[in-house]
Amino acid sequence: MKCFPAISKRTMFIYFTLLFLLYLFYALNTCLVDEKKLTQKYLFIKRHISNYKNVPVRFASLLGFHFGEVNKYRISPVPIKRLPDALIIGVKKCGTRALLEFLRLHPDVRAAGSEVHFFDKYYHKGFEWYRNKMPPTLEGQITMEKTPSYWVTRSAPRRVYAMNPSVKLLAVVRDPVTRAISDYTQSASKRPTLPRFEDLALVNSTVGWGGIPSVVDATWPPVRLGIYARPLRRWLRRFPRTRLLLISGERLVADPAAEMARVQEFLGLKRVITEKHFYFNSTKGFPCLLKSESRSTPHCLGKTKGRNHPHIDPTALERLRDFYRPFNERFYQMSGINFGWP
Ligand SMILES: Nc1ncnc2c1ncn2[C@@H]1O[C@H](COP(=O)(O)OS(=O)(=O)O)[C@@H](OP(=O)(O)O)[C@H]1O
Repeated sequence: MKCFPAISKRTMFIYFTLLFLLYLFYALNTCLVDEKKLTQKYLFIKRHISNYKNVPVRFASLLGFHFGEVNKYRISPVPIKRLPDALIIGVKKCGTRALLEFLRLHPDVRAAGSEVHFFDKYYHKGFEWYRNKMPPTLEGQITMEKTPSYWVTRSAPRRVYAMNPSVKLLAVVRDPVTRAISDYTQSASKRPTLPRFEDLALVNSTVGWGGIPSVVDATWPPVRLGIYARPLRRWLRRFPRTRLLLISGERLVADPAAEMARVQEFLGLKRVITEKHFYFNSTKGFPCLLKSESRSTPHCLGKTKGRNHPHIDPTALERLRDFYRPFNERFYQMSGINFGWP
């Protein structure tokens, strides 16, 4: 006597195989979405297979199956906090805030508002702490943060790699002489008694032409930070060149839409940020935003961005340019980009 006269043995076999496969994917998914099991290794595996593991679950949900907890994280449009997919790692005073604020115009980018300083100051707090600092994102959105000091933190490349070797890195660079003046201007705004820039950037040993010392103090942090080749070498020891996008700080001011097109392409984003988002504010002397996520009226970055720089003696500027020239050349060679700094 036949128990299931309408179903052939072959169909039964297919049904059982499908059910078994479904069970297998469900078990895998349940295990992978347990956010409490957050370890470095776990995160690494999760990130690599997350693109594929949802396929059967999505397919099953289309057929009317529901997976409770699994759906909570992966299928329902509930945003969750994730570790960053991309980082703005530097360079201090090169336009990192402008880059982040411009990127925020993109609906597929969510970024931590303030600098998190995880890979330099708070690494001991662990990845769970770091993840909690991130804004919630939907699947497919990019989580970001910017902390310019990562660029020069020796342990940062190793630590970032441990979080995610596929992370995308962005660094804004700018003429190191202007960068040094910008750095000094920031310090002087907090300490009005600070000596003149020329007196700090140049060592008083040999007085050269025009009464200006001829030796640049390469140990003074505002000068030292402009030697971009050294940190770049450290980052490239861990990450392939294709994972690091170098952005010109000058072009970010002169043509923000063009530079943002490069950034969006690098991050695999649709080109949403265009000329339409910017206008040039001649009072400020910088590009500003017509509207943003938080404000619907035209606005510029805050008062601490785009400060007036003090007048610097032209001879001192010439000394600094001579000092940086070989380092810049080295940086152009290593990066494969000629930034054209004077
Ligand atoms: N759109 C726009 N508006 C204002 N400022 C702009 C912009 N684009 C680039 N910049 C330049 O960014 C410089 C500050 O760099 P950072 O944001 O990297 O500074 S920080 O390291 O986060 O303190 C800042 O330096 P200063 O001019 O010395 O203030 C600017 O030159």
